[in-house]
Amino acid sequence: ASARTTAGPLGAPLGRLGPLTDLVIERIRVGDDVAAAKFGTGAPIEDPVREGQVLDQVRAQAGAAGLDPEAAVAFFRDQITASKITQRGLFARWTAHPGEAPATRPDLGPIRARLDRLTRALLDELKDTERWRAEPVGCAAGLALAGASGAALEHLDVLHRRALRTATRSVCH
Ligand SMILES: C=C(O[C@@H]1C=C(C(=O)O)C=C[C@H]1O)C(=O)O
Repeated sequence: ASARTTAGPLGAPLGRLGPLTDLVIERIRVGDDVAAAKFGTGAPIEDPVREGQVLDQVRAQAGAAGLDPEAAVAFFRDQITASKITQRGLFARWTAHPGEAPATRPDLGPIRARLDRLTRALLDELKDTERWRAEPVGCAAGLALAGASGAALEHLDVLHRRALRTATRSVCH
C-alpha cells in the first residue's frame, strides 16, 4: 500500500478506501500546480498528446499490476477530467481576481514527473482495493466515508470537492 502524503495533522481519509482517496486528492492538488505552471503563458489546459502518454503508461503498468487495463484507463480518464475541472476553475478564479493568482510559475516538467509517480501509486492502490471495490454496498459506503472525511480533513473547497466526485465516480465496480 502507498504511503499517504497529503494528510494533515488531523489524519487521513477514513476507511478501506481512505488511502486511495488520499492519492486521488493529492493528484487533484497537483492540478493546482499544473494550473500555476500554465496560467498566463498561453499554454492550453488540455494537452491531448500528454493525455495519450499518461494513458499509455496506465495501460502498460496496469497489466503488470494485475489490473484490467481498460478499467484502469477508465479510472485515469476520470483523473484527467478532474484535473481539467480544477485547472479551469482556478483559471476562472485567477482571471476574475488577479490578486489570487500565484506569484511564481513552477516548471511543468517536474510536476508531470510527480504525476507519473502518482500513477504507479494509484495503480497499486487500485489493485489493493480491487476485491473490496466489487462489494456494491460496502464500496459505496466506504467511498462516501473516505470522500467526506478526506474533503473535510484536507479542507477542499467547492471546486476541489467537485473534482473529487468526478475522480472517484468509477471506483466502485
Ligand atoms: C495535468 C495536465 O493537464 C491536463 C490533464 C492531464 C492529466 O491529468 O494527466 C494531462 C494533460 C492535460 O490535458 C498536464 O498538462 O500535465
